[in-house]
Amino acid sequence: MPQQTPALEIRALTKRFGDKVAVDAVDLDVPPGSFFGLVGQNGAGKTTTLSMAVGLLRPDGGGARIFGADVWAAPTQAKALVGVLPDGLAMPERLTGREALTYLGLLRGLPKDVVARRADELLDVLELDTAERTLIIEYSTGMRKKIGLATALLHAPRLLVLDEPFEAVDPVSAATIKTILRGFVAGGGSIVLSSHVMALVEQLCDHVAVVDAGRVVAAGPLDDVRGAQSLEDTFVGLVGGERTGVKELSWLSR
Ligand SMILES: Nc1ncnc2c1ncn2[C@@H]1O[C@H](COP(=O)(O)OP(=O)(O)OP(=O)(O)O)[C@@H](O)[C@H]1O
Repeated sequence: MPQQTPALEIRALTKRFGDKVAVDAVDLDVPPGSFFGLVGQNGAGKTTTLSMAVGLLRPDGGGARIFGADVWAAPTQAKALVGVLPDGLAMPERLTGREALTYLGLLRGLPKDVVARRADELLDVLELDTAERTLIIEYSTGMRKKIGLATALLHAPRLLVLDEPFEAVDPVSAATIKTILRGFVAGGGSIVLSSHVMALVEQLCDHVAVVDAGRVVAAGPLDDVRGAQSLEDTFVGLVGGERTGVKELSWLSR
C-alpha cells in the first residue's frame, strides 16, 4: 500500500531559549485521519513544538510539513490546511465573538454569506450565542477557548492543532467540544491536541506522543504506547514520577 502523506510531519525540530534547549530535535508523524494527543509535564516543550509546527514560532533547526506543505517555505499553502488554537490566545479583544469570526473569516478569503452562516452555527453549537454582544475582552477563560476553537474551525481545515483545548472549559462545554472534535475526525479531519489530562487523551485519541524535556520519549498508536497499563502509569513511568517531592513538605503535616 502506498505511504499516505502525514497530516503533520515534524523533522528535527529544535528551539533554544538562551542556554535552554526547549525542543530538542523532535521528529513526529501524525497520520492522516488520526486523533493525536501530545502529553508532557509543565515545561516539557509541547507549546513550543506546536507553535513551530504551525508557523507561529521560527525554529532554530528542523521543520514541519502539513499534508506535505512546508510550513516555512510554503506558508500560504500550509496555513490554509490548518486550524490552530494557540496557547495564550491573542484575539481581537475589542470585537464581539461574531465580529471576530467575521473579521477572521473574511481575512481567510471566505465569502461573506459563508462566514455569516458558519459563524451562526459555531456560536450556537459552542453556546456563545448569548455572548454575541459581549466584547472578547470581557470573555471568561473558557469562553476564550471556545471562540478560539470557533476561529480554528471556521475555514473547515483538514488539520486542527489545539493547545490545551479543554483548559478552563466547563464539563458541559467540554462534552460539546468532544462531540465536535470526534465529528471532525469522523468526517476525515485530523487533530493534534496537547493536554495534561491523561483520561481525556485516552478517551479521545488514537495516537499519542509523550514529550519529556524537549524530546519525544514514546510515540505511536495509543494501545502500543500504553501497553497493558493506563496512559497515566505509562506517562509517570516514562517521565519519572519519583520527582514529585511531596514528602518534603513536612510542615504541612498536623
Ligand atoms: N519565550 C520563551 N522564553 C524563554 N523560555 C521559554 C519561552 N517559551 C518557553 N520557554 C521554556 O521552554 C520550555 C518549554 O516550554 P513550553 O511552554 O513549550 O512547555 P509546555 O510543555 O507547553 O508546558 P505547559 O504544559 O506548562 O504549557 C520551558 O522550560 C519554558 O520555560
